[in-house]
Amino acid sequence: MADFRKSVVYQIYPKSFYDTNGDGLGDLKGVTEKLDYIKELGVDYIWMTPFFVSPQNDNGYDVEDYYNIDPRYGTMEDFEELSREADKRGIRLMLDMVFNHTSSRHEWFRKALEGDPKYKNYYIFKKGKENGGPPTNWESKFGGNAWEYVEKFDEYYLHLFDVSQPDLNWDNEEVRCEIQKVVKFWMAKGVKGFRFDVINLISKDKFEDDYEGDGRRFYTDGPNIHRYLQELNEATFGTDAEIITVGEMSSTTMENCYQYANEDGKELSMVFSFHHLKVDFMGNEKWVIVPFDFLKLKNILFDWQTHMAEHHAWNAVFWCNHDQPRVVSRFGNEKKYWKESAKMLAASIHCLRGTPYIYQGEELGMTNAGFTDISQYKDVESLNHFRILQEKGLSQENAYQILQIHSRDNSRTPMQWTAGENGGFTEGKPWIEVNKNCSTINARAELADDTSVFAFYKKLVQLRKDYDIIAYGTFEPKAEKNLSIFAYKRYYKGKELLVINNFYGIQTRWDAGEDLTAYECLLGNYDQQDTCGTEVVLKPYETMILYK
Ligand SMILES: O=P(O)(O)OC[C@H]1O[C@H](O[C@H]2O[C@H](CO)[C@@H](O)[C@H](O)[C@H]2O)[C@H](O)[C@@H](O)[C@@H]1O
Repeated sequence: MADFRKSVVYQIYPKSFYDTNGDGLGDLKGVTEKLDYIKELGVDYIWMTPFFVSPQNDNGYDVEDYYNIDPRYGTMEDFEELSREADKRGIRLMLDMVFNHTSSRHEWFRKALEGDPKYKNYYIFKKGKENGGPPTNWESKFGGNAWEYVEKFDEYYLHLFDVSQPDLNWDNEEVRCEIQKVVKFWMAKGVKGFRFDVINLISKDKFEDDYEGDGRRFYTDGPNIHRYLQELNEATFGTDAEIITVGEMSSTTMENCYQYANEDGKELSMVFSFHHLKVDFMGNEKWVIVPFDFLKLKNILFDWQTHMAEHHAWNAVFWCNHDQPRVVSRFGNEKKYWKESAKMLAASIHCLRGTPYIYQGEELGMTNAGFTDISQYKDVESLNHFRILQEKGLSQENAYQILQIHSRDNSRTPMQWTAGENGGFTEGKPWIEVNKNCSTINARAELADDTSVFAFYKKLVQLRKDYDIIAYGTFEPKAEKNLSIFAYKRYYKGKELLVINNFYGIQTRWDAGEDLTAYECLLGNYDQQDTCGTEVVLKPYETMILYK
């Protein structure tokens, strides 16, 4: 049986990973070519973001055909080769399944628009209000109202994301059967992992105006969500103990996650929750500039660690993905303490209780894009909000400042393989610009340097294999009120792990309240640790993993 607690997952955004045919887009062959690099890091699974046929309005999260590979990424043979080659290296593939919505170009939606009642019932069509306005005031996650009018029917369809991503009607049993067919198809191809996109949004029943928020409280963790997940589990992946699953839980509650990711195995292996990544938002409002709230970040992570464990549920632990800014730019220091802070952030998350996810380039300490012109941005969400912010009265300069911090394109710039042209990503024109700092931050340089960020990630991945306490230990928060230290302990079979991190560029002192000389340091980001009795002096962005 796959032990996901001992595993580390590496996320690949194929479009930005490695291009083998010079068209400026990464492809499946590119992933195959770079498998040895991934193997070198030591990870167990590769999560591939969607590469199915898609118009790419949302970079593949708008699926037109769940059974075929988008020709831009390659062919089914390329996928099979990737699968074989990964298998030879002991790496398993996790596919990204987008089932809350399809593309508007999906055959089902085309038929729905033609008026076929069977397929209309695959989606959520509703009459407008008496005044002709949309059925509810819900906002799309990408900006604007979440309903699109179809004149022919004098009805609206729901799209929680882009207008080209109509929401599926999971209350229709036929839809649920179609979804099961898709999962079984990829299981038959030997896929051993699934990530389910915004899966907690699939059960909607109350279509009411929201006067307190953007509507999410009416469609998040809906009334039938657990039933639908259990049904999917029983009919598909639950029949294969080798398969691991992770649900992306948008704006979820911890109480629901106890059930989604319970060790009873009835639903999913683990969940992504995002509350710790909203500590630089204002409430739910992302498109603002506020410094990140360290105490809030710590409290949220500690809360999830403690309560998920109490309820026998499992977390996915992560800082980065294709929707998030680069963590070293966000919670670290991308200039003076770039290397120290990248390593500190890595250690602080990898030793928590949960399965760690590394997003491509994170292991190199890649930074935010640094774009200064709207023509450099590609993401539908960024482009929409750049317009909306200015419509709200913000200056163009302010709108740029916000995008530079929050745009999803920050994480989508191509992998930096070398210091050469286009960072070695493509011989053509990259679909999105390569970060200029590829001259210094790149895989070739880091592989040759045993003090690199890459070398540090590799050691962290190995530590999980060598020390069961990291995978199985219980969790205890430390220094909860301290304004710069993020520390915690883990316990397992008489052993103890103490992880101490300084989240700031200023030296700080901490009394651990126990004798630190009894510990050995398994890993740190400075040559020497300054401990004396119960006290430790932490250098800027210092991390240390202590064990006894
Ligand atoms: O911010 P939350 O409400 O907690 O939601 C979490 C993320 O949800 C969305 O991401 C995923 O779905 C999108 C539509 O398929 C897709 O564009 C994205 O790439 C997926 O990961 C949302 O777009 C993210 O910004 C949220 O972080």
